[in-house]
Amino acid sequence: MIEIGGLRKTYRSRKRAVIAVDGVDLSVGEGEVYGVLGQSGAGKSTLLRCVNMLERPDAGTVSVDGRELTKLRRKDLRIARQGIGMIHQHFALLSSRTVAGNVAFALEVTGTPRAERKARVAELLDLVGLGERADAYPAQLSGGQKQRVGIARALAARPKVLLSDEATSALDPETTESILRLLLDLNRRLGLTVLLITHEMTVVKRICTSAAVMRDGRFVESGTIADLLRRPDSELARDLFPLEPRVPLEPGVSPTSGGSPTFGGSGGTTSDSTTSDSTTSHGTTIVDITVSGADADEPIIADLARRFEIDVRILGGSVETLAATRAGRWRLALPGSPDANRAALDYLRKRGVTA
Ligand SMILES: Nc1ncnc2c1ncn2[C@@H]1O[C@H](COP(=O)(O)OP(=O)(O)OP(=O)(O)O)[C@@H](O)[C@H]1O
Repeated sequence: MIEIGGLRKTYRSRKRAVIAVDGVDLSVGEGEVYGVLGQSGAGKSTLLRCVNMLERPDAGTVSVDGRELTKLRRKDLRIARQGIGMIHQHFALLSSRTVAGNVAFALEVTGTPRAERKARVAELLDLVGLGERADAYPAQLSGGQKQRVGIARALAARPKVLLSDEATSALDPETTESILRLLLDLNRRLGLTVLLITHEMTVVKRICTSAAVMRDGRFVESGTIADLLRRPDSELARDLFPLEPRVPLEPGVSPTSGGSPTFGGSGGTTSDSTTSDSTTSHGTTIVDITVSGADADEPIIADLARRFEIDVRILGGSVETLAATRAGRWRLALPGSPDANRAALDYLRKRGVTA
């Protein structure tokens, strides 16, 4: 639904040039909720604004719903933009218009006849749960209600794509949750494709099926949440499921490290030979396992303990419900060296808890 290739955008002033987006490739499938996560200044807003051409990229291509926007003339671009809704951190509502008037504005712009406008506004306000507040002014609304108006307005022209620019950043956690639930609901009911930018991990956790981490204008990692959870070096997986940094458990026992994300210890088969080598034959093998989907609710650890008759200790971890999947991540301690645990480690790998 959204295809971006080699996107670059540099802001130039007389004194200096800032490369805001530095060669981004991105593919968002129909019906996906894709989150771009990054700190302030990473280039997220610029990227998002290039998707609907509010910002003209210097290089690269942007296609939405099969149309290459980068090639369109102004008039065609205006029409193509109607297929792309956008919501904003500070809502961007017209203070002099009522809730209904704000939503109607989007329909006036597209030339929708008055009678049709009225019916559509009512339908949209019902959709976002604001049917009762049609005559209120933005100043009389809570932040969450304002964002609902923003969402209704963004959906007025029945877009297939919704761009969300930090839509929950100005909201408290409870309101954030209700807006995220609404977005997920709209995504499922309308088949809406959502591309959002955020600096909040909660947003990714709650509603994204795929995500990218952006830094200094580039994507440093990207993929489906399920794939990212399986990658050894995924920052996102680490942040979604924080596990304490590894420390030796007891004198003379060093945990193994490195390997795959789902299998941090990976039983001495890791590239981190220093720590692997230092695991004594009487030591302990530390493994991080990550499971997603139906496996997250399977008694994998109990099964491991029974099957190999080992006293598995759980050093940390959790199970979480993410938007697209259930996922669990645990750090386990198995008595004995990685070599002594080879069969158990192979078993875990075969069960797909490793990449
Ligand atoms: N109109 C502009 N003119 C000049 N520089 C800009 C402009 N807009 C953004 N930048 C610069 O481009 C870089 C990326 O900014 P951008 O707003 O895209 O990042 P961001 O990740 O969205 O950050 P934030 O969350 O703070 O908005 C920053 O260094 C910023 O200062």
